[in-house]
Amino acid sequence: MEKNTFKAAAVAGGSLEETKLGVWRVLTEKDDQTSLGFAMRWKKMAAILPTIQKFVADVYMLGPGLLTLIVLSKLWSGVEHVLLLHFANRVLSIIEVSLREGQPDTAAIVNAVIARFLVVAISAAVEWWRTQATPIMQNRCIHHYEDLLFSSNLQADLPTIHDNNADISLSAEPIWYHFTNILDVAQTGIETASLLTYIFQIAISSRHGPVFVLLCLGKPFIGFFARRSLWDKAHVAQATDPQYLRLRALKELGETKYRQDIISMNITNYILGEYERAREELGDTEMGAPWKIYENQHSLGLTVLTELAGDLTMLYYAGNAVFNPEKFTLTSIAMLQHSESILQRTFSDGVRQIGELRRSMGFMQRIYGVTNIVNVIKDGSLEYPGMDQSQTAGMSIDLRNVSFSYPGSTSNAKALDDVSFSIKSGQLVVLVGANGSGKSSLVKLLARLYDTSSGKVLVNGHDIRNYRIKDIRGATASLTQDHHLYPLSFAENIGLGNPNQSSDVDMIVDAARKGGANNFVSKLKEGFSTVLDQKKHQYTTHVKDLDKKTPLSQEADKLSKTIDISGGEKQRVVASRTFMRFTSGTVKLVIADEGSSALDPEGEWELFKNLREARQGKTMVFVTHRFGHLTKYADLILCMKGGRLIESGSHEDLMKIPDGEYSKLYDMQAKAFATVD
Ligand SMILES: Nc1ncnc2c1ncn2[C@@H]1O[C@H](COP(=O)(O)OP(=O)(O)OP(=O)(O)O)[C@@H](O)[C@H]1O
Repeated sequence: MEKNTFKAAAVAGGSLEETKLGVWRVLTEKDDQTSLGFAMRWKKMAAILPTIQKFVADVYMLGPGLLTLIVLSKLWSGVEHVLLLHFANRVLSIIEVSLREGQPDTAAIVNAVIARFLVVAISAAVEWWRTQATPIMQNRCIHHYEDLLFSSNLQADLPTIHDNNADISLSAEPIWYHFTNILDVAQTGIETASLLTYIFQIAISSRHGPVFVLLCLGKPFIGFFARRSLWDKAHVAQATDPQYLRLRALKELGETKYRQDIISMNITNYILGEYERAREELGDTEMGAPWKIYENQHSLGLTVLTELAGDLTMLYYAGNAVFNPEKFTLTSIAMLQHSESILQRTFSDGVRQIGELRRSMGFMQRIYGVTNIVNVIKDGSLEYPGMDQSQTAGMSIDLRNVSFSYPGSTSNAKALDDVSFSIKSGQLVVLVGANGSGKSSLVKLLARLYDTSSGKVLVNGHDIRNYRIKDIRGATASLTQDHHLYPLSFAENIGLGNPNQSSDVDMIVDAARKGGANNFVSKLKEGFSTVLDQKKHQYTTHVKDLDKKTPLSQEADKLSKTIDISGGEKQRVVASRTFMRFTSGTVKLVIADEGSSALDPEGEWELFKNLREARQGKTMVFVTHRFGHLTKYADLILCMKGGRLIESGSHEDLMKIPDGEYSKLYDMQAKAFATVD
């Protein structure tokens, strides 16, 4: 049980406060600006009013008529309760008087009942209109913000995406919920004000005065101050309980991707045993959401006090019944009680909604923050290739004292350390070196996926940062093991190498032939039109209960089939995309970074041959560990170690260096094929 207790302790030099909530460790700032009392909260809320205004204006533009309807319906809901109460009050009062005097005022009763029916009918109609308008507005709203986020996301460069604060993966799905929070707060505000006015008016007219109104507010007020919400503070929650983490990790081993390992290593019983042990160790430690655990931690005394406060008015009625019985009519008691319970509920709703409103405001700020995101990599203005450079078919590259560390890297070592070399236009360069020596980092700088930390990359004599990014990207074709297949058809997967010709079937088939994908793709039932990864858009219900042979279960069976292709086949499609890219006519630099690592020897040989044939003066940079059959074509070999360029030259030059790194790597590969005596 000890693990469940709430403990606050100072950490990080006393500026942070750590709280243990079940399996969670929650960190908050000690003098958290976000939780500094009312004044500060309202000040903060006021500061983001312009964002709310913009948000409301943007949503309004998506459907002025529909939104007006929704807002009016909310306003109506704000006064609906008071109108209903008022007419109910009138009906009851007339009935009471009639009963007392034995003379029913039929006309007055009918009028009051009709008026109340009218309000109920209008409310139902308003509600109906709102349920019709809301899904349309919700859809438009989600689409609008999804489109904005998608476009910002797609335009973000790698360093921006890796910046933890960039929030790039935000989803617009909850946007409508956050928008309606604003309307709900407005509705609840109007409702509370109108209810208070109404209660005040009945209380005064029945000679009870403001004391009664204050008693009505007792419970909501205590509830408001006793309320605990983790959302009121900026916080970081981390699951730190080792048994919980182990339980989650072991559970993850149940995923299909681990199945082959688990079967072949026969470790099912081990995992189950460990799982059980972790579960036992965890005992009753709470694993739910930290905010829920936090919320539930109110004291018994306060809970009882809040509930008792709800009964203060009952005391008032009882006291008056004894000492001032003439003060009440049955109708006034019924109405006061009814209005009071509605008021308490509305007030509690309002308190919860104000808490939610803060989250909603935060969400809006995040949405607009993402749409205003500024890329780390700045665009240049120089055209590439410029008028003076268009004659050269390949890109010339100079690296001058380039050092590079990945943004946010936790390593002390640089990925590249003071690297300088020159590549002439049209040269074929092979980049070699052990794992982690900096080869991939280097080619990423050539494609300007990142900027150097210091030093310069010159392209045709100019700093790469001065060129227009779209020109540099258009001039580069890269084939790396990091490239993926897209959840689109094979034709599009290849065609996107040159988006302008992405529907040219002949070009696509030719590129697939050169990349080595044509053979296996054309054997598929739907050939190049086969779409990858469609399974996630389908689902079945109750089909598993049916006999396996029914047409519906057979159809469902077909749905669950996915296109599974091998690692080598995937690389062939990615390579075909690169060949398609050549058809754009703008490519001047080809980068192949281990893009053939999964290919069979024949496939790799074919790929390199086809790439060399497609070269036509383009500069080519190959990164590979299996460089034996490439180095004889290389104009330049660059050998990296620990982020530094340690050797460069031709194969012959490098082989002559005594104890050289390149000759060592080369000999190791050669020896692997030598016959053992
Ligand atoms: N995205 C990244 N963020 C932080 N560090 C990275 C990142 N990618 C690579 N590194 C680090 O940069 C260094 C150089 O890595 P790089 O991928 O360039 O080596 P490599 O020579 O291509 O290795 P390999 O032969 O294994 O592909 C390594 O220490 C690596 O851990």
